[in-house]
Amino acid sequence: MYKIQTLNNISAKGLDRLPRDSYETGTEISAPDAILLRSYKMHDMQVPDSVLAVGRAGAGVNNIPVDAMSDQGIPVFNTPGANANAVKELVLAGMFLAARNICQAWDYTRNLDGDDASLSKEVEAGKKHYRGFELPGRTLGVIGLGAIGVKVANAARALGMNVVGFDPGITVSSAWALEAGVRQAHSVDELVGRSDFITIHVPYNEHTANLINADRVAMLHKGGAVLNFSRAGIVDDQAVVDAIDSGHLTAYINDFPTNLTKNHPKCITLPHLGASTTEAEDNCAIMVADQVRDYLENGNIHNSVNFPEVNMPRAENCERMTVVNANVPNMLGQISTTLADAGLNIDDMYNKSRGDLAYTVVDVAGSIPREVAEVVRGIKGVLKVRVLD
Ligand SMILES: NC(=O)c1ccc[n+]([C@@H]2O[C@H](COP(=O)([O-])OP(=O)(O)OC[C@H]3O[C@@H](n4cnc5c(N)ncnc54)[C@H](O)[C@@H]3O)[C@@H](O)[C@H]2O)c1
Ligand SMILES: O=C(O)CC[C@@H](O)C(=O)O
Repeated sequence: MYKIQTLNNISAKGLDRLPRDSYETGTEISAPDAILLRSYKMHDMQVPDSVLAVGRAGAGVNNIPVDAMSDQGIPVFNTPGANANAVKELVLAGMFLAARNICQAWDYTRNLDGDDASLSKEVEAGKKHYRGFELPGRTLGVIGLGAIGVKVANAARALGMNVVGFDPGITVSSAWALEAGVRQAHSVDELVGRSDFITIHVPYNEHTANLINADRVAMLHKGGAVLNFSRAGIVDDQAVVDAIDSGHLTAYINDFPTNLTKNHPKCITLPHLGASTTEAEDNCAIMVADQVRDYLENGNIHNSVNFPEVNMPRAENCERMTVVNANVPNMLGQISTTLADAGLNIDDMYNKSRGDLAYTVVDVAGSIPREVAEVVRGIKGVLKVRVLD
């Protein structure tokens, strides 16, 4: 029986992928084999020794101590692209809300008093305060052209906007997916200097903290707006609010309210809502459950942020040994020598490294005596050994 601890609500569609006769799931599971979570902050958590895998139902992993997990030989999985459409739709909504002053105008009508005839009069008199602007011809700068950024860029092109993008690490598949009219910027400074709106779709890390600071805010076109649906800390909120208060920018739309922004009349803040659609929650949960299950049952690795991609079909009449070890010379030699010394025949084998870690999957004819696994576990540099029948 595999035991899975959930640290956040995970969609039932995902948990249903874990058969009840071989998986127990719950919030209060002791000695879990795997952890599933969304935005729960794991940094201060004591991760039980029993944990073999961590699955993030979502994209960002800044709430997970990934380096510490790597040191313990634990893969961290995420679900690239599974919530990208949900975020794209909210970014588009944010642009419309800002461009048409929808939040302020709605507040205005909700506060009107009187009979319908007087309301109608006040509406016609008051609407001039909420005149907006249209999006075609305006320029949107998209920082980060991954799963979300590409969708936002293409949708903005379909709305008639000029789009300029910046992503020094763009993948070939993202580049192929981008609409031809999206223009390339060669730096964040260049992108910001060409934009009316900017939207940020990068992970939060030491390189992206404070990416949009006061200097960059000042480079945006006058009357522009900032959208942040990535993470708090990527944008300097104070700098954006100062630019709004000075009349340089018109709006700040973000998913990460603070006391500075939540009641500001020109900040539209949402409660980290980007991925909160039924579709996105189901997609993320299904994807992460499938990935964690394949790792627990077969040792395969798909969409890990710290381990190599590994997909080895199970050989017939074999048991499988998986080994996580330091990426140093002669580990593979020691593992295969240990198996040979025990008279075991390797049917299939795969070894791949990523950074400081290496991962080996060995299918051995017959069964693997547990004492042989113990010998492998004792090899210097080995972090985890499992035998899967
Ligand atoms: N608000 C929400 O609910 C919500 C939902 C999903 C994702 N997110 C956030 O959005 C981020 C992006 O998600 P995604 O699915 O598009 O991820 P992704 O990995 O598909 O794309 C991220 C892109 O950012 C690029 N990048 C990294 N550093 C950069 C930098 N300094 N400058 C420019 N580009 C850079 C990468 O090369 C990559 O192409 C996540 O890491 C997460 O923090 C928020
Ligand atoms: O789980 C969520 O609601 C948010 C997920 C989002 O921030 C992500 O990084 O995928």
